Amino acid sequence: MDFIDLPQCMGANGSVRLPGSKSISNRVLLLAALADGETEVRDLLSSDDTARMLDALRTLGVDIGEVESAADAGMPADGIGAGSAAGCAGKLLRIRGVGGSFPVREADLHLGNAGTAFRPLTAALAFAGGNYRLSGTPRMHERPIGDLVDALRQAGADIEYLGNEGYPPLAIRPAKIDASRTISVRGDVSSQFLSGLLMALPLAGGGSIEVVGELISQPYIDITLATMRRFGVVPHSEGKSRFEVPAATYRSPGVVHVEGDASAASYFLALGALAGGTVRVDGVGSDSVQGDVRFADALALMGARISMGENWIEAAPPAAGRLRGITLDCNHIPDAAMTLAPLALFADGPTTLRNIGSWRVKETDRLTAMATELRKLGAEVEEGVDYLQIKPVLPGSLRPATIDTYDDHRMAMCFSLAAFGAPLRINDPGCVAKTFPDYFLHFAALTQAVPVIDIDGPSASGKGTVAARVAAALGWNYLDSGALYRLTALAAQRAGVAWNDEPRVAAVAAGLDVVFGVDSILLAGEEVGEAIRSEEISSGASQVAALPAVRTALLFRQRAFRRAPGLVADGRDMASVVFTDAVSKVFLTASVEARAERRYKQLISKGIAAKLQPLLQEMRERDERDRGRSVAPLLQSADARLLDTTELSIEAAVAQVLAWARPLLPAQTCR
Ligand SMILES: Nc1ncnc2c1ncn2[C@@H]1O[C@H](COP(=O)(O)OP(=O)(O)O)[C@@H](O)[C@H]1O
Ligand SMILES: Nc1ccn([C@H]2C[C@H](O)[C@@H](COP(=O)(O)OP(=O)(O)O)O2)c(=O)n1
Repeated sequence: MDFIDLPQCMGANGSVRLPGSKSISNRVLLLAALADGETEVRDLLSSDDTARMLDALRTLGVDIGEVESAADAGMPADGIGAGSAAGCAGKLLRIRGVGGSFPVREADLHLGNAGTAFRPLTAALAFAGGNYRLSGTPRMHERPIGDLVDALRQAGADIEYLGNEGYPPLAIRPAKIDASRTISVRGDVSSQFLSGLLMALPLAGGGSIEVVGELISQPYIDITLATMRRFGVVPHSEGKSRFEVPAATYRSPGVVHVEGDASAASYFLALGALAGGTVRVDGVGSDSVQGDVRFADALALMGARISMGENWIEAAPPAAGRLRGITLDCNHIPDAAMTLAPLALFADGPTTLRNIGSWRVKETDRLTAMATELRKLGAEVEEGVDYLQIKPVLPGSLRPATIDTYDDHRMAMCFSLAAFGAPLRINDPGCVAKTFPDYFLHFAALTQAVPVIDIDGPSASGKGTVAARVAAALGWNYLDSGALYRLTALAAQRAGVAWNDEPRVAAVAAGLDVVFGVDSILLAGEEVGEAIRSEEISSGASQVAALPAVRTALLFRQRAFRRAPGLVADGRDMASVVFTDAVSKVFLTASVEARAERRYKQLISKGIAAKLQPLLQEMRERDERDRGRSVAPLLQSADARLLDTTELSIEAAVAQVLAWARPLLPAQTCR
């Protein structure tokens, strides 16, 4: 399983240019493909969802060419929505429209998990006069489409379910539309059904649509209507319950700009509200056609400071105190509302997100997924049929956790915000490619991670002593990573597992039940601070540390120590593997004779019997093993500074480490 480890974050600042809106991108692609004339589409989102739509349109015989990047083209153009003028440097395509009907009359279309491709294509192909099969991922086959198929069948469509009744995959056969009938469509499951019908009807001879039940996600209908208008077709609507769609052929407007993705903006605005500085998004603003820009109102309700121009939005934290917990009907911002859930962890009271039943039929059952993963962090969450209530956590009490993302891009992006409370591991972060392939790069660029000082070096060079004192001087946390290898060796011994049995030792490492106290280490509830320091366990630790699976199993456990305001970490591979982005890296060493003598004195002072010569011999062997192993060998990193303590006192070594680090530390982390 791929993963990304996010350090705990302390601040956020800066600006980001948003990728093109997914909803607008796929609507524009479909209408440009169906229109008369050639359309140049600028700033199109490059993502899995748009790739699925493009593949399908090409399969249907549409001629689509990729041109140079939009940033280089430099031509003025009208846009759909406010982001147009900003020109987010996205993809530029030239689409030769088919003038009403697709030339390919027989095709198998694989649409992945892209609802924004599946639903409108089902509607557009229902009266296209061909034989088509539409399928997707297993999850797509669990997402209901019965209401759309029912509506299309009322108008005369011939559509068959190839799997379960009411769900993809589908077979579509040639059919003539009965334009005299009013088509009824449910509005309360997915607005994409209505959007699909609206876009398909002009080409099928026009008609009337009646919406049954409350129309959810209305703003997405506004995007559909705006896109249709841009391509020359203007449906007439009475409120949001009845639409008259004329018979017409779409006409290319020449050039179309896709505005930035307002749902993607929500993560960055939440960053600003939580931990700014100020965070600015470019590409959406007050002129946007996307309903999710109203996420900014929800942030304002929580006390964040919001400013907005036609084409940009900025968010900063409340002038004083924490964000406020809120109760909100989220019908108007179904996608962006997800972002409020992790944010609610950091509010001053409970937050209730209402009217979010549609979350259950998205990329995953987002209501259950969100509740399950928030609970892993230690949050108290109440999951209702169509609401979530999230209680805030006390500052510093969020638990580091491994978050599953359910092949849902928004789960991955939402949970990045929880890194403000604790270090996190996010599984399958690549799922963000659905709408925002570079998300985590932007996240890292905008956020400030809790700083780390790495101290690596051989046994008895003084790492532990120096690291603990540096941590105390700064008021930071301290990680003795060697203790985790020692604990693994001890726990394996107690479980009767041989130190060279890699899979079983790795399982022991993954399941270590350990609690680090100020002056204590509890393994399965028993104090083992002394036991892990014995020479036998030292030797065992060095053996288990050479096993790659054990190192992998202990990686996130070590990273979970990176908590505010900072961390001093000692070990062998802090600089090269565990905390490669440390603000300061030190390689501490001393001659092997000096180190053996220190260890000898240390043991004697604790009343443990020891002999110098065997200790020296054992230390040489251990150095050799630690240096010679294939994974994370004991080496000075190229970017680490060497500190030889053979002739240095402990105090002088501590002073030197602090003198190197202090100028590099963020001001608020120093004392
Ligand atoms: N610069 C130093 N000079 C003399 N003794 C030292 C120095 N640094 C550490 N020691 C002593 O050496 C022993 C081993 O140090 P420790 O911090 O446990 O090393 P490590 O963590 O590198 O194995 C301790 O008793 C410690 O007090
Ligand atoms: N980050 C680390 C820390 C320790 N190890 C190995 C190296 C040693 O053989 C054992 C025990 O480490 P520890 O730092 O406690 O040992 P010393 O006190 O330096 O003798 O674990 C490692 O491989 N990687």
